[in-house]
Amino acid sequence: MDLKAFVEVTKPKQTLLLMITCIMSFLVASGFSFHPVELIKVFLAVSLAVAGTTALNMVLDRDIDILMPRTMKRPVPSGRLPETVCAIYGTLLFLIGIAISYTINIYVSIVIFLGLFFDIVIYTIMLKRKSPYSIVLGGLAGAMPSFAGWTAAKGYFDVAGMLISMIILLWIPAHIWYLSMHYEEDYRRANIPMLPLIAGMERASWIIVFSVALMLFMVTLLFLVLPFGPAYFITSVIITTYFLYRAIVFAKAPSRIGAKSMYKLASKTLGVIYLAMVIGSLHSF
Ligand code: HEM
Ligand SMILES: CC(C)=CCC/C(C)=C/CC/C(C)=C/COP(=O)(O)OP(=O)(O)O
Repeated sequence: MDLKAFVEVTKPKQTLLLMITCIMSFLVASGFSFHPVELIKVFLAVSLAVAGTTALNMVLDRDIDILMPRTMKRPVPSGRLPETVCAIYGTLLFLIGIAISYTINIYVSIVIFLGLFFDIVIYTIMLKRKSPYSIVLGGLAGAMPSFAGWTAAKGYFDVAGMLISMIILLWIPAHIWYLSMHYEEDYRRANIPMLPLIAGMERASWIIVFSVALMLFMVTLLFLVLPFGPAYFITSVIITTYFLYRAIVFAKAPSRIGAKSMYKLASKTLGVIYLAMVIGSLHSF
């Protein structure tokens, strides 16, 4: 068993961007006045829970991951990490994360538990292998780290935190459906009915355009609802409008090759929006 496998099953790049949304939300919600220990507790609670959830997803998906060239070399399908070890590892990480969240406030624990529920029960077990719209509900899992960061700072649930997390929900169709266009053969071989495989690339691309247009609306609404400075508004509107423009150009002539760069652009777009939130909440901007 190589120790690298224990890192790989936590999908470091995905967990990193999820944690960027979490910490940025915490910073904005706290108005940058927080005790460093609080920030460390939020980071540990959410990152351990996300890593544990992802490891559990890897165990449950081992039978389909072994069928896809994109995922067959992963630790569990390739046998580098026994599934029981990965299951115990994932459960332990999640339980430590939840325990730490309990020292922050109960609302954070609820949000983290919802993350596990939407990822493992709703998405991985119930929908991923059956519904072309699996990521719409499953996407709620992806919005939970951001909502957890916000709730940790606020100490209660509020609409602003939900609006910020909504941006991620509207971003997920671009994140996954462009990827599934690029890896269409993989998903067909594993019999995973992602929307582009069922409705075709063109129709799925226009649905993504619609979700990115809603994202642009949400980014603007946040400017009206939250005390963000003009730096947030200008940066986030420019990057989201550019992404919308690229999504429209792609939808007019979708291609598997082009889908990969759209997938990569999606991650960059979300990262910049969250960065804009932090800059925009520094009162001097
Ligand atoms: C239902 C929700 C989600 C699903 C089904 C999903 C699925 C995926 C898949 C299939 C990959 C490719 C992994 C690989 O090929 O190894 C991926 C990578 C990634 N995901 Fe997600 N994801 C979801 C939510 C999110 C969210 C909410 C974020 C961040 C806020 C995120 C960030 C990333 C990043 C940064 C990568 C790596 C991108 C790269 O390789 O450049 N994902 N995700
Ligand atoms: C607070 C908390 C615990 C939140 C959970 C956040 C989280 C792990 C979100 C990711 C969502 C997800 C379903 C990814 C797996 O996709 P996939 O199985 O389709 O990806 P793959 O094909 O690459 O395995």
